[in-house]
Order: sequence, then C-alpha cells, then structure tokens
Amino acid sequence: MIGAVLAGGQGRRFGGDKLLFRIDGKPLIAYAIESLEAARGIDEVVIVASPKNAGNMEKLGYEVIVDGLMVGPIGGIYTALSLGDAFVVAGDMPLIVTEFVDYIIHEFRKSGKAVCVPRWSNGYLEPLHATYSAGFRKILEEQITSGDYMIRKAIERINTCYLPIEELPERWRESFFNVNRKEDLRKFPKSSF
Ligand SMILES: Nc1nc2c(ncn2[C@@H]2O[C@H](COP(=O)(O)OP(=O)(O)OP(=O)(O)O)[C@@H](O)[C@H]2O)c(=O)[nH]1
Ligand SMILES: [Mg+2]
Repeated sequence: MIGAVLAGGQGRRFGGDKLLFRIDGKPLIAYAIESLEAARGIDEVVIVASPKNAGNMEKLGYEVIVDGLMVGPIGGIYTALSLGDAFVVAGDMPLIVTEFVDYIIHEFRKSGKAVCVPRWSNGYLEPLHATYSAGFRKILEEQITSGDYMIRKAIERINTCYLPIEELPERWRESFFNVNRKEDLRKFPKSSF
C-alpha cells in the first residue's frame, strides 16, 4: 500500500508556500510524510504535487508524482491510485496518528471494500485520511469527467467501509487537524508561534 500526501493546493488562506513553511526547522509537509512512513501498512510514501509544486517537493528528497488534472483533492487521489491502493492524506496535516492509519488500513483489508473512510456521526467524512483501492480510480474518473469534483459523491456511489469516529479513541482525532491559516499554527503543540 502506498502512502500518498497531497501537495497540489495553493495555500490561499495561509498565504503561499504553506507546505514548505518550517515548524521547528522542519517543513510542514514532512510531518505528514514521517507519520505515514512509520505505519506498518505503508510500503512507500509519495507526494502528489501540482506541476508548480513538484520541483520544490523533489528538493525535499521524497518521491514525487505530478497531478496533471488539478481539479482539487479528488484529482490528487485519482493520480495516487495510478500506483495502486493508497492511504491518502493532506500535506497540511502535521499531527497524523500512525496507529490510526494502521487501524484504517487493517479495516480496509478486512472489509474488502473499495474505500474505507472515517465518518462523524453528523455524516461528515474525512476523505483525506482514508484508504482507497486502485479499482476506485474508475469511479473517480467518471465523477471527474462529469465535472463534479466532490469526493464525497464518488464515495457514496459505492459500497464503502465507514468508520464511526466517535467510537474510536478520542486521541486519534488530532490526526484530522490541518493547517489552513497562519493562526492554526498556534494550535500546533510543537510550535512556538
Ligand atoms: N494533488 C493535489 N492536491 C491538492 C489539490 N487541491 C488541494 N490539494 C491538497 O489537498 C489538501 C487540502 O487542501 P486545502 O486545505 O484546501 O489546502 P490548500 O488548497 O492548500 O489551501 P487553500 O488555498 O487555503 O484552500 C492540501 O494538502 C492541498 O495541497 C489538487 O488539485 N491536487
Ligand atoms: Mg486544509
């Protein structure tokens, strides 16, 4: 299983180059990469970058695959699945809990379903902290071709393994924390900002 870290955003709310912004000397995206590298269920981590970000991401020394679609996260997932089954996260999630990642991969394999995604009791999904089978690429392709870029809709079209978040260990929830604005860095415990 591939670990895919999406890096095709523009960081508009943050104000540019969010994923390379250093926290305690380390680029924001490196936190997500290292958490995935530590997961037993993940063999290799790749960065799914926009053509614009690809050069900078390669400089970090990690494997990079270019997202030529640029239609949002759905296109990043689609690109990642060209390499096989993938656990997909956003590059702006620095607090990913490795144990939670392995739990989701385990549930994905056990279920035999095309997607395994955490779900809040209000129905909200966490599609950028989820496992996707390579076969789901076909569904994503149909969805993208139709001009609808909502990942959620593609997921709801198929037989999915939903993981009820409120029933899982509470400490795992910090996995979903993502940095969208500069002030979000204040919530980041390791940061002095
Ligand atoms: N590969 C790929 N990744 C994307 C694309 N759009 C967004 N992402 C990534 O998806 C994740 C979640 O995106 P957002 O939180 O909306 O981040 P963003 O687009 O960088 O920030 P804003 O411009 O402020 O919305 C981030 O890791 C982005 O880099 C895309 O078109 N392709
Ligand atoms: Mg975000």
